[in-house]
Amino acid sequence: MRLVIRQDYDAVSYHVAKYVKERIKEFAPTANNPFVLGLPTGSSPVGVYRNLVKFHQNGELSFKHIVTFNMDEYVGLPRDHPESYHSFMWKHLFKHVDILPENVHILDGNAKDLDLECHRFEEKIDAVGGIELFLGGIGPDGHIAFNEPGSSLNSRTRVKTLAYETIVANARFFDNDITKVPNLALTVGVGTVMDAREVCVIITGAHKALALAKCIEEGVNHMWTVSAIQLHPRGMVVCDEDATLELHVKTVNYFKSIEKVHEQLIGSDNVGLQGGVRSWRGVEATYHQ
Ligand SMILES: N[C@@H]1[C@@H](O)[C@H](O)[C@@H](COP(=O)(O)O)O[C@@H]1O
Repeated sequence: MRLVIRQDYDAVSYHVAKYVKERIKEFAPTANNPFVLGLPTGSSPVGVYRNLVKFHQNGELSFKHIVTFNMDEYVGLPRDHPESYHSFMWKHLFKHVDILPENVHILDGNAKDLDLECHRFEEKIDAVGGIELFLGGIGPDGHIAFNEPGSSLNSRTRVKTLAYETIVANARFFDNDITKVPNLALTVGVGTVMDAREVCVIITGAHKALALAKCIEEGVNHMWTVSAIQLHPRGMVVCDEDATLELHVKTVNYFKSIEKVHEQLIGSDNVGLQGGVRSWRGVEATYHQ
């Protein structure tokens, strides 16, 4: 896997957004062969979405042939509640770009049969041929989507009870009142995320430093579900300097040096892209996998 370290949140956001844009452009999606993108909510991806909107406004990126699947949604929160993930996605991304509403997939946390809703979500992902690139964020306890500590690393989309720590962390969006935070959610599984052909996780802030260290320096462990990315053939974590606080200096230096060498070989604009793989297959394989 790759660890890309950038100075701060803004630099991380720009890097990830540019990467997503380049991947989409390279894929050259069409109506019959859309680019399928998995998306997270939370504060981590807001800056990425801001940049993607800018790219769209500059005419550099169209969402016409992009199909999206969101990671998760609260159970029981009305769809138009300002803190529903449905509202979040339209507010921060979808309403600013040319995505076709029928190409947006967000779990319905008010479905009559929640298990069926989850099952259908997986079927819809399969029907479009799987997810090309899954973007993710993590909670301070290393959970990806709502796959709380102890979740099966093979899990699929399902109903989850939220950990107390997650409820506390998310209370900031609910007037800092933990009683207002839903305690159930629908979430893609760790297996659903890891089935994507590429996974990119954004980790920023000192409060996520321990989770980053567990993800990068320790073994695959269901108590830090993001660590499953270690098994992915094309996994990338993009973090800021603050998030590296618990990493060994040698780990940070290692990933920085490897990125530098790689950039010298294929240029910073191509880092990680398929074009890079084609031109420098051996180098890219060593670097990425
Ligand atoms: N279900 C979401 C996760 O998908 C998200 O990654 C996490 C972190 O949020 P933030 O990016 O705001 O720290 O929050 C929630 O738990």
